[in-house]
Amino acid sequence: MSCVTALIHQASGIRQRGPNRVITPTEVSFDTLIMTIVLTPYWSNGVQKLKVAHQPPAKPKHGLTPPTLDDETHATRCLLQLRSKDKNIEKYIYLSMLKEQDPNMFYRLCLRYMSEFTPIIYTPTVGDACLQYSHIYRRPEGLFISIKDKGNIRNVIRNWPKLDEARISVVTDGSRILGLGDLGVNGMPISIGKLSLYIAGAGIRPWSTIPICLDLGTNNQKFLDDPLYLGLRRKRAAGEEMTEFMDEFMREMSLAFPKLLVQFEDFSTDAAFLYLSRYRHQYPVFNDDIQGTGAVVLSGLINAARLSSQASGRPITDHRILFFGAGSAGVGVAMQLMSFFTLNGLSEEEARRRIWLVDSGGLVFDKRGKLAEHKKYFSRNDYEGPPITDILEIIDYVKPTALLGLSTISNAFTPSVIRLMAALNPRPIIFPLSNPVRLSECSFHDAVEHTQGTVLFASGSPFPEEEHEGRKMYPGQGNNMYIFPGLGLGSILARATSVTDSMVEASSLGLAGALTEEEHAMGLLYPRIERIREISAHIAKEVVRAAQKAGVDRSTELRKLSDQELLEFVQSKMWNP
Ligand SMILES: NC(=O)C1=CN([C@@H]2O[C@H](COP(=O)(O)OP(=O)(O)OC[C@H]3O[C@@H](n4cnc5c(N)ncnc54)[C@H](OP(=O)(O)O)[C@@H]3O)[C@@H](O)[C@H]2O)C=CC1
Ligand SMILES: CC(=O)C(=O)O
Ligand SMILES: [Mg+2]
Repeated sequence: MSCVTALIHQASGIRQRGPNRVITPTEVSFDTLIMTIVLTPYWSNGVQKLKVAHQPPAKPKHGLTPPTLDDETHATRCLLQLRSKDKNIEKYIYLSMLKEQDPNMFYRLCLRYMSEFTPIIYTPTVGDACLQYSHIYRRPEGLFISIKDKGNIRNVIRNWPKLDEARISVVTDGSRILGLGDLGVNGMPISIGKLSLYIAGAGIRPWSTIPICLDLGTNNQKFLDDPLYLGLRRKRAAGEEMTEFMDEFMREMSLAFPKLLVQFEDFSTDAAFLYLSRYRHQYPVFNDDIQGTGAVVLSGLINAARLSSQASGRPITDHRILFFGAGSAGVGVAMQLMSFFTLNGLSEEEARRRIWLVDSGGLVFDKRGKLAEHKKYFSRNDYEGPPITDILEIIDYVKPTALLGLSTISNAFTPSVIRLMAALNPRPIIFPLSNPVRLSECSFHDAVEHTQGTVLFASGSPFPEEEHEGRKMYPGQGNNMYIFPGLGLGSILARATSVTDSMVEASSLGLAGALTEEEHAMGLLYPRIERIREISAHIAKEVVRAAQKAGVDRSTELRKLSDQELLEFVQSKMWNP
């Protein structure tokens, strides 16, 4: 069992008997359950039809379009229409309609203007779309499966129109959407947004994607009280009830879609660790918040450590990493770092000593008292003092070289915090990674200003560039959107039976190594997002190789290809608008 796998099992709090543990789903009586099909392809009132294929409509007959409508001018027209909207949520709605009516145009523009489009279709605007989903909802776009479907999930899933085509599903239960908390069924835009990035970023065929929102209820009282709320009006199912539901869901998904990869997204921390650990050896599945975030942050840290070592001479394995936030993302990143450190020569204990966690109770240490399962492994046993909750005191005690924010606490990295990091390090690494942008632990502007331009910076949501003493400085976007398209594409092409830790690590190292000379010269930590296709192809190739090494690939014919041939094969499989 690899280091990360062992940590995930431990964090989930369930005791595994071995990697191929058989899950026995609890039998559910059909009779006792109310069968509710939340979404069917053809609605009974005949008004709304689910359009899944995203395939281009047949060319309209002569006379049914204006005489001089040509593609290029129309692209400009669409862009101008988009830019004419004042509010980002209006831009989101416009693009959502464009995607439905003219998917080729949507994806063509998306690829061409990636850095303009991602903040709209993804974080931060997708956060607003989720908050307002029940109000801005216009048409079905994905699969809703509710706790009331327990016992009948097979039939709901089989309503999906393109069973044979399905390759990737992003599944959320809406319980922790970005840093916005429990949004219930309003979490659907997250699955939709991530899949749009799969299509744009990795060339997954649009009709091979299934956005899914599991409606297990919500504990968000504001939504429960909202007459327009689209989900079930009940408190969240948890514990055994949820696990029975999840077992049935995963089993039926694998039966209905034999070639499907599942990406778990934005489950609350306990559920995230539990279900990743429970299914990862049984089905091709990964958790984006734990593993995708782990991979993307490791990649940024590798490049940041390389730049900081020019000033400090410190190798990456000597860094001291302070995590502000110890949830699924924080601990996911800590696990990935831990694994990287051990592969690079540190003993397990030495690697663990490089990591400090802070949660809402302050520094996480053994003597503090009862800790959640997922925090125990990284809890410090070498701190004997009283609890420390003040971040400045914690930094003063730990003396970190890198400060990572995954806390959802807006502006937690105050000017004093940033200045202290700069006083401790010639090139402080400061990554405020919480999403959406208004929950970021600090802005790029503050980080540059209070470190006198020495900061090595990456954030979860995008910030504009800054100028410091005549020098242009570029913020990195440490977001799993750099990882999941390539990781997913590689897993699909390899037809991997599971997503191994080595595949996730390959995606991280693939990304770290993808910077061009020009990007190195600009001091970037991540490649420019406009190169996402090129990067995803490179990552996918590395992921296929890792799947082959781990022996989980079913497309064994790809083993014969040289690296160049494999890269060309990956590129040839990418859908182009
Ligand atoms: N950039 C990226 O690619 C990604 C970013 N994220 C972002 O990371 C954030 C966290 O996600 P996730 O880990 O799943 O969420 P969780 O809610 O599981 O974790 C939040 C963590 O922050 C801690 N925290 C809360 N308040 C404070 C405080 N005042 N001081 C210190 N710590 C505090 C919590 O403590 P406690 O445990 O005590 O409750 C918890 O450990 C979200 O904003 C999410 O959008 C997530 C995935 C990817
Ligand atoms: C980026 C992401 O997955 C999150 O913020 O949850
Ligand atoms: Mg997420």
